[in-house]
Amino acid sequence: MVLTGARTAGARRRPGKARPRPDADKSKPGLVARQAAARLIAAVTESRASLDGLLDPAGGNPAFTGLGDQDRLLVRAILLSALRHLRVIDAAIDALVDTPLPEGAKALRQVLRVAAAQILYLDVPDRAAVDLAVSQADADPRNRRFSGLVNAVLRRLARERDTLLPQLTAVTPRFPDWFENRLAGTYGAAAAEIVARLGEPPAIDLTVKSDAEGWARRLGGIVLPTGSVRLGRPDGPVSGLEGFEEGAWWVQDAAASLPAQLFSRLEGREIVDLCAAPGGKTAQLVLAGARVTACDQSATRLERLRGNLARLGLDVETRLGRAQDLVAPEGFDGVLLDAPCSSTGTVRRHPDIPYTKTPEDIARLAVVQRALLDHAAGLVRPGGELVFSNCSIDPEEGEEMVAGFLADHPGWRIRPVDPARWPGLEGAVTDKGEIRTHPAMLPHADPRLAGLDGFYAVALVRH
Ligand SMILES: C[S@@+](CC[C@H](N)C(=O)[O-])C[C@H]1O[C@@H](n2cnc3c(N)ncnc32)[C@H](O)[C@@H]1O
Repeated sequence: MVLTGARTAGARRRPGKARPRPDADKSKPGLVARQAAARLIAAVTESRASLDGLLDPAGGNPAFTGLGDQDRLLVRAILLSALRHLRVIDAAIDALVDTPLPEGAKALRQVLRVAAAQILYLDVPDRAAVDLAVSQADADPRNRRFSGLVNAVLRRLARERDTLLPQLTAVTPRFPDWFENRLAGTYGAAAAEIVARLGEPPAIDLTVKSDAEGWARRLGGIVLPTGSVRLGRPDGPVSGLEGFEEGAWWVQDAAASLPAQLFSRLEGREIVDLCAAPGGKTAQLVLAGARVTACDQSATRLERLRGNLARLGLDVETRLGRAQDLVAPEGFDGVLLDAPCSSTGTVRRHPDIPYTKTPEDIARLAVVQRALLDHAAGLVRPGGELVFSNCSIDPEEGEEMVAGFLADHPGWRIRPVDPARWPGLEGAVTDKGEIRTHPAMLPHADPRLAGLDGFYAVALVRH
């Protein structure tokens, strides 16, 4: 296919149209939301800001927190689509301009990305997406001279979408090269499917207090081998679903429910959850009858944990502070260390991660995890157990880090998981008996019901 496109120079303004006054455009419905989306994509891709932080209702970016509810939903949808498909979107933009966009025209690229995400992936009328992008360009002195180009490129994108999109999707890598190369190096032949699944939005999994079959029937879901109830992708917030108010269940990816299940016994035991917030695993431990101390270094996140446990009607003692500062001369029967990590296993719901994290971050976090694991081992009573986990898909933060720990602590060993424990997830148990999940696991005929977060978990005991 030959792609000829709009020019970066020349196609500046639509003939016969007076340049709109920037102020007049500010009041155009939907414009402020698109401007916010462009600013936030810039924050992710140019400043490596995390999407979770930017969209945090309490301390997030004012461009987002200042919006009304409807606009927030729209901006979130634009950002998730734009980041899930950023390389295809950029390839489409680049294919439709005759001359490459100027290197410094970053603000222009963000305007085009926001509109292209709507045209290619969202249920927004093409005309609205194009018109708002032109207004957005006109309202920004850096982009005003390119408003004709914006108009021409986006109209053409809308016209040629049905041929262009499949062609570009087939030949364009999904994620940044560093991320895909690491997955290929680790997972070999399975990497292509993992990449494909990581690019799709995940199902919503619930951990239920009891009666998984009953809740699956009531909510229209399926029961997974982990005991979780999987709902596909329900419309609207989960807080509107039956059982939320009464605290019958909580949202937790099926993979995230595995670490707490690795303790051999919880009833009546004293367990410390060292990196506990927002409390999904704490809730499992309490529900199983353990006396749990939940620690976290973040006051706001610990407050969220308290709120979550209160909704569930579960009792927990909380302690604000760094795990490595926790001193407990008498020790605990069990320690859960769900350590801070690169979160690369959660790209399905956090598509910013491949753009905000680097291989250096992974190496740095592995060092942090090792220090936390060394300290956690000292908190375990003789005969007790230590579960280490995180939501990284990278062995440097999992298998390799734990191998280093075991080499330096000859008194410790892995208590292997029985591969038959979760039928359908046999492939998630490594040769050494650790848990390693990734999004190509738990396939399902309906892709909305398939997959798992990438997770690592291991149960460690003293000889
Ligand atoms: C992956 S999240 C934990 C998720 C949690 N276990 C759950 O299941 O809901 C990691 C948590 O560790 C906390 N954290 C990070 N470094 C820490 C440290 N050195 N000491 C204590 N908490 C820490 C973060 O504030 C964050 O809440």
